[in-house]
Amino acid sequence: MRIVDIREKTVSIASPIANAYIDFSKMTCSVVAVITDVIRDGKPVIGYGFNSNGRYGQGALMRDRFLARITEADPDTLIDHANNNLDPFAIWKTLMTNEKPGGHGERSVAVGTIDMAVWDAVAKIEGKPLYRLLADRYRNGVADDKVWVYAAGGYYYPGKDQTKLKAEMQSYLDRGYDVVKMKIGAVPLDEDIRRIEAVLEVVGDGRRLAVDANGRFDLQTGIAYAEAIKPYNLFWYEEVGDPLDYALQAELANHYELPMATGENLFSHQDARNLLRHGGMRPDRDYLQFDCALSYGLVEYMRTLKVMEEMGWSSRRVVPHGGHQMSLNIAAGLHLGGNESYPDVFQPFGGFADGIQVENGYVGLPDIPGVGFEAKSALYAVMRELGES
Ligand SMILES: O=C([O-])CC(=O)C(=O)O
Ligand SMILES: [Mg+2]
Repeated sequence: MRIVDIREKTVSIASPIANAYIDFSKMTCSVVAVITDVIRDGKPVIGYGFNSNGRYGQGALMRDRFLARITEADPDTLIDHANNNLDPFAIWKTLMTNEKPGGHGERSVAVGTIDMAVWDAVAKIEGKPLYRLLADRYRNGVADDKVWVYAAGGYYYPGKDQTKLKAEMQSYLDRGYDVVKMKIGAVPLDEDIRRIEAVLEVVGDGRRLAVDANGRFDLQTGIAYAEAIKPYNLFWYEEVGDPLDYALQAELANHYELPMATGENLFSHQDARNLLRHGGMRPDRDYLQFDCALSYGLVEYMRTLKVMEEMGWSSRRVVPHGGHQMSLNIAAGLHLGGNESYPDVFQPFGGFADGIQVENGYVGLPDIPGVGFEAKSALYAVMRELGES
């Protein structure tokens, strides 16, 4: 059993939307295909992966160094002999050969994307949905059969007024979501408050609305927003300041008792540990949003979950960023608290399997081997073009 080829391509996920920090007018995403010599249903098993939105495609790093480390390795060193499968941990170690610690940059995105494809292949070789494989191997066979998801959107874009914002949020409720998220921080506070109040007219209760500042605020602005939104009792107040400014995050906790969320831009278990050590995050109410596809993949995610456990955090406090099926599998298989969902943006990468409806804020997973990409036809079309050409 061996990996015979790894392919990557960069695809555009450009759109006119913007958050408080970036617009997505030039956003790209890497797609990876790990082609094996294992035959299932008469065809070679191919694992697929892609990187989460917000970081650009990582083809250059993959081509320059990561892919060759796998294709040039002795195939036997990449095998999990006990399970007669590929070994994602050995593959990860090989990918990270001659990489210094720290300064994670965006190599974590390149590795996370390849790692997703490896796990997809592993689950396909084992003939199980990935969440089932994860539960069987790491959670005594107990998987969640549905995952809580919230609808992320509420972006800024040209010509978007409150009527359109409200219609967008109403459409998420109509599609079965219970909690929605909107962007803040790209316009003055009073204007954001009017936007928030408009959305509250649709969702009814602040507990059904999360807001995301995308790391835009300094401490003073973060506190000003905290004071202003407190009366609405929102679901969470996300990524207020710079993702690596743990002191800012810790100080905010002195001004805002309600739930906060952060972590989507922390790309390693060491960075996650620093947040938990120094960021004043509260395990009884706050949320962590680490995204495996940006942060060295599931092999590293397991280390992050271990750090959390050691520091007194339940895995249920993690609701990953990214709205992709990989995190949905991790959520169901490793008992996270839920997952983000992008019902409309970042297509075809956002959203889950075709034909599986969100009901009362929960979504099920398709019962097919792997991550489930084959059950999302628009996404699978992009992947197939790479893997089967
Ligand atoms: O707008 C983005 O970069 C995405 C984001 O923060 C989120 O989904 O929480
Ligand atoms: Mg965010």
